[in-house]
Amino acid sequence: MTELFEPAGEHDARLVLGADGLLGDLNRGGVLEAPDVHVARRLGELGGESDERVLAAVGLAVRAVRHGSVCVDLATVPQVAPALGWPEPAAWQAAVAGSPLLEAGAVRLEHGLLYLDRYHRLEEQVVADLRERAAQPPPVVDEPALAAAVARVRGGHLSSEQEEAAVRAVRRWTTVLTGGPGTGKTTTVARMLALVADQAAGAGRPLSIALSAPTGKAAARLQEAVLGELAGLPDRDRDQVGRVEAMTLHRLLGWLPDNTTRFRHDRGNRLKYDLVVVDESSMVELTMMARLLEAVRPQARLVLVGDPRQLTSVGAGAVLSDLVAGYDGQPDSPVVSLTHNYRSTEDIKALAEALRVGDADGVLAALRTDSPEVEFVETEDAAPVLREGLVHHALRVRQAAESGDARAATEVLDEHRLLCAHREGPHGVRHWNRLVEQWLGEETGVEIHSEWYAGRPLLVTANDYAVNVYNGETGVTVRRPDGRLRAVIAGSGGLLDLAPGRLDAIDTMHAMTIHKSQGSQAEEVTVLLPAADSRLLTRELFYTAVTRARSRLRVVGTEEAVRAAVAAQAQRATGLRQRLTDRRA
Ligand SMILES: Nc1ncnc2c1ncn2[C@@H]1O[C@H](COP(=O)(O)OP(=O)(O)OP(=O)(O)O)[C@@H](O)[C@H]1O
Repeated sequence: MTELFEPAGEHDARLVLGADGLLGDLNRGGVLEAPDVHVARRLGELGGESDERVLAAVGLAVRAVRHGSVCVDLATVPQVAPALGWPEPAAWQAAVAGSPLLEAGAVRLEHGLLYLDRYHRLEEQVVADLRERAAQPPPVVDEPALAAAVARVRGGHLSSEQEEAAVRAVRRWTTVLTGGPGTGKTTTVARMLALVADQAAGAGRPLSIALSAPTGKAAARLQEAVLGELAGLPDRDRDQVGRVEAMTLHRLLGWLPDNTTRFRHDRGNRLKYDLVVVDESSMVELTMMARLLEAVRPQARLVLVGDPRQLTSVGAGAVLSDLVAGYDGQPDSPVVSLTHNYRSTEDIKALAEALRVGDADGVLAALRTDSPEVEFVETEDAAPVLREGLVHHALRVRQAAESGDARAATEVLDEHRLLCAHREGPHGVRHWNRLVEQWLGEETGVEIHSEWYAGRPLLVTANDYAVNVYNGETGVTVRRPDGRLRAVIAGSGGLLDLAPGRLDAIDTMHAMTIHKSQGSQAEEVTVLLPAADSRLLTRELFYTAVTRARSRLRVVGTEEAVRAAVAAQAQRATGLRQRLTDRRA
């Protein structure tokens, strides 16, 4: 797996003219890009540092953030390009440790990890805020009332681990609720709300609740799922919970114009809510988690929900998995885990479990079991194998769309998803979208020339508050009886019927990336594995793809690619886990 770039000639924009010394070598060697070099040079000038080894280390810290890490581990970073001439490790560490840049506070060195100051401060703040929340006296609990409320909301439908998790949120200011798809996280969150609301009602205080998630689609889905669960609870509990508002984290914290890292709500202007639930927390990057933690009132409950084994945030940090690992074994850990999957079939569960523990032979065995649920198509040439199934599905969507039946079209669309790791290349979404459209043309005798056609599956790629559609939502282009085409998006409030021209950020979705599929499931999923040397291919990516399937999963690729995926864990350098573990000492 490589994270290097191959300079495309001497005018490649990633190359810096005149970059010399180690910075220049790492730049030409495809490790450091132009912005990394520029920031390192600039900091060097400002801080009076000219040692090329230190400047290279700073450049690597900038690069680390671009790659999702919070800091750079100087001991292991030479592994990205072992052939280049790296400084001798001990002397390198010493040069960095003695740099005036450390004294000036521009960078920080801790446990051999070099940070840009901003990221060091964010990590420290996250731990300090979590610690402060935990150090307060716990919430006052009316035990008899709690026992009575648990009995009411259990409703024959709450396992003991779910019950324990729900009760934990009553007793603590902070709860981290983890579990894979279908483990009952929503079921549990709804009961948490009811139990906390009951305590508040007993004390004569109404409870204000915010449901939130990193994306609009995830927030809307959370609200819908929680309201669905609440509807099954006794009237009293449902009424006590009252109104719940769902919104993106950005909206919760309050956008500020022209500022992407600061929000209206912060330590000096806390959120009004008594209970804040954040779903899909694995997608929350370090900066956002820091802003959230400072904005939630110390005496408001915070519940972070997510699956730490899924893909991490696009931005730097791996906060949820760091919290789970860092608190592991600590007596006051806020982490509660749900382990039983109520939704997937046994064979998909077995595969997900083998992936979780990193057992490549087990993963291959699970893929090759004779099962109606899991199929492994071992080939490098997927097109001939997949053509029939993909065309059949696309034709069924098209048929419903041509007949104007929007509901049927969106339902048929959700029966199957083709997931790719990449956007570009022969295993990428763009290629497969084109391929399916070409096959459709051949099959129907009507070539697809225009962007909009009946049966075109749609993926919304950005939030659009004006028309109420959100990043990640899906839909179908449908023909109305008068012949006009309409874009029908399956939003949280039902189907939205829009003129195609009103949608700016929209993609065709005969195939979608695994990244975009996070937080959604389909009955049947086909995962197209990339080549074994793909730098995107990691265990987390494969796990995320596999767990999107409710009842049937087909994996297309080679044994080599499967083994490469299991072996490659998306390692992000962060110090958060260590910081949390250090507390134990
Ligand atoms: N204790 C239980 N007994 C039986 N069925 C359950 C139990 N808990 C949850 N379920 C069912 O399992 C399914 C998944 O539950 P839920 O939606 O709460 O899980 P989740 O973890 O939020 O899933 P996801 O995040 O994948 O949507 C639902 O159909 C739910 O009714």
